[in-house]
Amino acid sequence: MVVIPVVDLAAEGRGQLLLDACRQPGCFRVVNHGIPAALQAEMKAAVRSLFELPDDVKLRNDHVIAGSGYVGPTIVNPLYEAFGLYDAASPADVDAFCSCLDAPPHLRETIRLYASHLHPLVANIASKIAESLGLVGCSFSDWPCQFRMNRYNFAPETVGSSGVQIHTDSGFLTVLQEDESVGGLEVMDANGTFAAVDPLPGSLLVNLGDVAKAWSNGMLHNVKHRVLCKEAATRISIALFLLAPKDGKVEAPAELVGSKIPRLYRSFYYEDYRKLRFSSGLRAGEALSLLAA
Ligand SMILES: O=C(O)CCC(=O)C(=O)O
Ligand SMILES: [Fe+2]
Repeated sequence: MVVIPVVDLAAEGRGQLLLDACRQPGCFRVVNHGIPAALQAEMKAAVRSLFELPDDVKLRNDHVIAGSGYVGPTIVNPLYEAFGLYDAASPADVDAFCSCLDAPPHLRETIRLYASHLHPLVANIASKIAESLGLVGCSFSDWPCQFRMNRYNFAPETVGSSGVQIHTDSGFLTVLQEDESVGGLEVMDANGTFAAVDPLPGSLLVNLGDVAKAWSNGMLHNVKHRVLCKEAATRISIALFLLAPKDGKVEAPAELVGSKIPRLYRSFYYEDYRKLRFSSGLRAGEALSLLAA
């Protein structure tokens, strides 16, 4: 069984708890995160209504970087579809996303407000992680972010089948607003066993991704996860991915590299890594080994 640690963002001195969680299982919950429950509910309703749009409109949500736009059901993930917004840290990009879908003003305002709350939160969590590694003064606020709004079209005949394939997230970290009533997310523990992650009201789930592993020189764990169809109900989740440095390469800071822990990975541009994951089909962190130093 995986115990998902809970980190209180309003409490001081949680560095060790945070670091332990980032090492294993590579995910944790945050409470006192400052995102109003009402805004989360409004955002969920907004996402639900975007998914009611006709397919030709959904497809206007184009890819800015590989796979960052609308993804419809595929052979591998037939029950899954997602909107994507790159870069969620840019108000102009948030507006462009809303405009391409002709989102009415109230939806536009909700998405804007949600992005403006979530972006500082992901950057703040990343800074706390850096501090827990002994790095002071790291700022993540100019790192690009991607929204992904997921809908799982679960039906009675799909119970027991896959909602989304086993994967790691490719970026540094992900803050996930789970569906508060429809479960299905599972994370892999240190023994390679999947365990169900049930939503905890008032909390958000944070997953570490491949960039966190590379950037920390292997100290942080990129958690493998998947979604299963557990019940015949539409499931909505909203992820905000903090990806990687804006212009520079992903590279472990000198403080995390030493004679005892040699550099594990060559430095790389995140977008190249993202393309490598797509072209190799290695979606569960294995593509990092192609960048071994
Ligand atoms: O829907 C979920 O609970 C997980 C979504 C996810 O893993 C993702 O968007 O990368
Ligand atoms: Fe994921």
